[in-house]
Amino acid sequence: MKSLLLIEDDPIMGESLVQRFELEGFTVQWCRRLAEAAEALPAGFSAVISDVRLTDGLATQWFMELPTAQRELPWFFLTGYGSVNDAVATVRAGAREYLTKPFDIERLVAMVQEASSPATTVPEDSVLGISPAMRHAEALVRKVAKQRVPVLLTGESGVGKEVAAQLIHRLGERAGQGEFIAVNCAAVPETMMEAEFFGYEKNAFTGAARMHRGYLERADGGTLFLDEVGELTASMQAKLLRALQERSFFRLGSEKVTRSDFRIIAATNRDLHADMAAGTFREDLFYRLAVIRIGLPPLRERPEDIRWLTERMLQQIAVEQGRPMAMSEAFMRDVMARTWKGNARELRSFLEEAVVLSEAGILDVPDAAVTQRGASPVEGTSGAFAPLHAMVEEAERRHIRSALERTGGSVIKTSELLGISRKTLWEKMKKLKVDNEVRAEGRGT
Ligand SMILES: Nc1ncnc2c1ncn2[C@@H]1O[C@H](COP(=O)(O)OP(=O)(O)OP(=O)(O)O)[C@@H](O)[C@H]1O
Repeated sequence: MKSLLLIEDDPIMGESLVQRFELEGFTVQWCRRLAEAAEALPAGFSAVISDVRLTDGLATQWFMELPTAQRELPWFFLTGYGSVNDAVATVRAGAREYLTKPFDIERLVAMVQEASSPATTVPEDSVLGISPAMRHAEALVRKVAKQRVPVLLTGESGVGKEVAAQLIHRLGERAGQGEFIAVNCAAVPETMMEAEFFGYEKNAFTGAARMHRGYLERADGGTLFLDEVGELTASMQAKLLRALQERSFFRLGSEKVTRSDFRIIAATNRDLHADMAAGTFREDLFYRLAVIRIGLPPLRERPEDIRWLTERMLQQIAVEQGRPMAMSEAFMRDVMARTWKGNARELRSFLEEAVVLSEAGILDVPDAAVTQRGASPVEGTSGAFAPLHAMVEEAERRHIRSALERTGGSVIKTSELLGISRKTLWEKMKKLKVDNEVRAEGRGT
């Protein structure tokens, strides 16, 4: 969704620009004063249109004092008092355009549209990626979603196989009926595989205190996603094959057959052909699972996806954390210059980390640099990770700050809220450089 920040104190001009840009598919936030705009800016916008003379100051002057990240957004200035000098200076400082009133609205719309759209025209509903390889994979996913055929997704760890499986589930006719049950076959202990897959009756074995429905049963009416399917034991492969053929199985300790009707999607980062040749993966199970095979290439083979994925993930992270986030073009350039050996997963955790460490709601290069502190020199710039202690300290700092806010700056109440002694709280505040701002205002105890 494209978003526009409009800074304009003239009600007629403001109203008409809001209406026009909403018609163009923008969500528009309209501020009448610079002070209001300063509060709104960190939320992140695709573009900014600003009048120059506002009741509380000159927008061009204010703009030049903004942090680089905020100046890197496409800014368009409108003024009735056009001065060439002003225009040149503002554009030099990073503004996109400077228009003198009366201006051609169609030209403004075209420029703002162009500036706030990604370089490539991306289908609005892309989920997996915009590179040719991912578009092809996504087209296939959308095609097979409507049919009940089993799908095998292949690709390196972290490329987005589970995201693709969820998309198939969502688009399939069964969506909304049954659940999406994801099983990481590598994470189920061998001794518990049967019990976890098929479920068990109370007292079926020592420790079976109550009846338990297994994965296959819980997927009834929905989708069973078997991740790392190559890690199933030989015995489990045989039992799963039977259950898939008969669409039924027995809970452990039961003689009553249980029926379950689910769609099966499997995923692997292994070469199952090699496993079959080595005799560790059953061919009959392979052909049952891999009626349709969809391969997802690693991120290094589709650099076109990095910008798109970064924007998408940042939006998702902002929603999850309830924190509006924006990023500067410099930050994006930094992200795009890295090689993501761990694929989309590594990119996602890098962004999560950068968001946690960012103070201002904007990811700028210094934030990224913080995350590089722990990077192993051997790893180079790829996949930089902050050391754990830095993350823990940051989390502690934030938590203490919010507890102080909640208690109005009372150290006693804050220490109680946090379940630590006053002394510990003081020591931590000192070490973590947490100022008791609320207390400093004289409200604390
Ligand atoms: N197209 C995408 N859009 C948004 N996030 C994505 C996308 N693809 C992958 N991710 C994110 O990257 C991470 C890894 O994705 P996913 O779990 O789907 O990978 P995978 O191939 O199943 O990995 P593994 O083989 O290790 O299980 C997840 O956090 C996921 O949300």
